[in-house]
Amino acid sequence: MAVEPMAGQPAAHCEDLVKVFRSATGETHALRGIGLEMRPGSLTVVAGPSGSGKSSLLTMLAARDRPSAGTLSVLGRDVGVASTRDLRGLRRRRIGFVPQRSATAVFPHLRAVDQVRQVAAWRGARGRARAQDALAAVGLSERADHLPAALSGGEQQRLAVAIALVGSPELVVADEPTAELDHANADLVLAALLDAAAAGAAVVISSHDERILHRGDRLLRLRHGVLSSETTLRDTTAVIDATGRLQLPPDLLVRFPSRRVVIEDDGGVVRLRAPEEES
Ligand SMILES: Nc1ncnc2c1ncn2[C@@H]1O[C@H](COP(=O)(O)OP(=O)(O)OP(=O)(O)O)[C@@H](O)[C@H]1O
Repeated sequence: MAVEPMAGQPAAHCEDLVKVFRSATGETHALRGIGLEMRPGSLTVVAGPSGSGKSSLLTMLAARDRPSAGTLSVLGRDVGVASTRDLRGLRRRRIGFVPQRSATAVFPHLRAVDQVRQVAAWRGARGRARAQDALAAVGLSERADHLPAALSGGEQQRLAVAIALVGSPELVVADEPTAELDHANADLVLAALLDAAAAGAAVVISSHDERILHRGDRLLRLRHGVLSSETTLRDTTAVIDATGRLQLPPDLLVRFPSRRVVIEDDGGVVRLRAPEEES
């Protein structure tokens, strides 16, 4: 099911965003003035060295922490001033979040399928079939009836991704969601995140994985708490996953309303056209 974000509105937006952590030993300026927009229907990758502020930024974009200064708006709420209760409701129903320590996102006492179902219900999407689909998308069908303690670290990470994506939340924030995965499973998780973006969600992930950095719509690089570069990507490239599925950017996808494609191979250039178009 495609999500229906607020027309024309960014899912998240910040200006001069600052995060300062204070402790007995002093202050850490994790973010020093970030300005960006998260648009529905796109996947943004945030990269940067360890300690550059990726987790701090993603945690705030997921409305799980408040800015020290600057403005942050998430799904129409001003995160600096919104009530705790309001933000909790937003997080539960409209934001999918995979924390860096993904094991903390799973409920230890519920079988995989039951916890995906529970989160789906919070988002107004009921039914075992939907939970099974979410698990299948990350290759966990065979583990549906297991408790988290019986899952490997990588399987728990994929379960956390299934929980984040089920019920089509408008905003999906995933902090290094492929960190514990081999190439095949990382591709599966990335394909699921790209599918969510193609269905209309605003998706942001952080990654250190060179294979993943260039596979979103946009790559943001952080350095010492500031954005050091922003590269727009998928406007000229599309992604082919390990099974041969081609992921078109949303603006091209609309040109294939029947979701069927004629492939013309003239030996040099491969062309794709909708079957209803003249060759
Ligand atoms: N809760 C906290 N209390 C104090 N300092 C913190 C806290 N969280 C993060 N920091 C500090 O803020 C800075 C940015 O940390 P952050 O976790 O955002 O970086 P990161 O780019 O995600 O790093 P990594 O790639 O290692 O996960 C670091 O110097 C870190 O030590």
